[in-house]
Amino acid sequence: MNHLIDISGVRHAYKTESGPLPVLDGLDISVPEGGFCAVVGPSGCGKSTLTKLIAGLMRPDAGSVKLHRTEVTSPRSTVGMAFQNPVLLEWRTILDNVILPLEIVPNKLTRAQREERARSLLSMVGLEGFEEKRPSELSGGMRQRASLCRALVHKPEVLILDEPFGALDAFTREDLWQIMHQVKEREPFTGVLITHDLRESIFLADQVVVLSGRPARTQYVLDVGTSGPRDLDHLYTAEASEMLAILRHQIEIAQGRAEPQASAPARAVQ
Ligand SMILES: Nc1ncnc2c1ncn2[C@@H]1O[C@H](COP(=O)(O)OP(=O)(O)OP(=O)(O)O)[C@@H](O)[C@H]1O
Repeated sequence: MNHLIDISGVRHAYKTESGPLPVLDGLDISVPEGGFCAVVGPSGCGKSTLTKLIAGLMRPDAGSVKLHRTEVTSPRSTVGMAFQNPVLLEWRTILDNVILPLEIVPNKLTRAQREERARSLLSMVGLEGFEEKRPSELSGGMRQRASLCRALVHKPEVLILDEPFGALDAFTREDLWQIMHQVKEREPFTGVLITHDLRESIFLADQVVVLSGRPARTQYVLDVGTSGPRDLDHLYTAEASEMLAILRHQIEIAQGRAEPQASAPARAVQ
């Protein structure tokens, strides 16, 4: 299969005062074009490090990170990122915050075209009428929606979401999960979602990669078996319960709290 993101045999250690800190040790992840991959694993295992490698903000000590079969050696404008903390600039309106990447990434759009693009994204996520507000005038969920628009405004091929819904209440989070599906339908991208929420991983992604404890390797890959929008009721099916049980068990293994053998590998894709 033609994979847009291809991570193979990646190893990485941070240099620290007390010596090298191995963080990644044998990471293999492949995401086809248009795919949505969720990455879960124990706290501190190296998930954010992985996002920096895909975005080209860092290079691995060994192995390769490729987008469209080309090694990532520097930051790419074809990658958009959204984080748990939206970091919107208070001195700019919501509209101007969303436009910001278009002022940085080279493009031929006029100011009017940039505004039009930002307004259409804001309307897609239900923020029509809030364009002239400042970030502090919006709720956490609204700020996160604006941050999503900012990550998408320059039409990146790859969207990296590093725990974007982690700080939100359960209802707002579920709301955003559904918005996420709608956005992906209208603004196709290849997604990588870092999350601690297993329900979120199977609701949004079509594959879930479980990382082992640090130094992380690819421990397990779950094929969710569905791609594209799905109903929240999907989370309450027997199939979803089975997937969540498998993932929970894999996380326990990664944390060293369970033995590997008891897992039902029926859904594993590798
Ligand atoms: N620049 C750095 N220099 C040294 N150590 C670092 C650096 N960045 C991260 N680390 C360490 O590397 C490990 C992995 O960090 P990373 O943020 O990738 O993990 P994570 O899985 O995203 O964590 P969490 O689940 O808590 O968000 C942690 O122990 C962290 O303290």
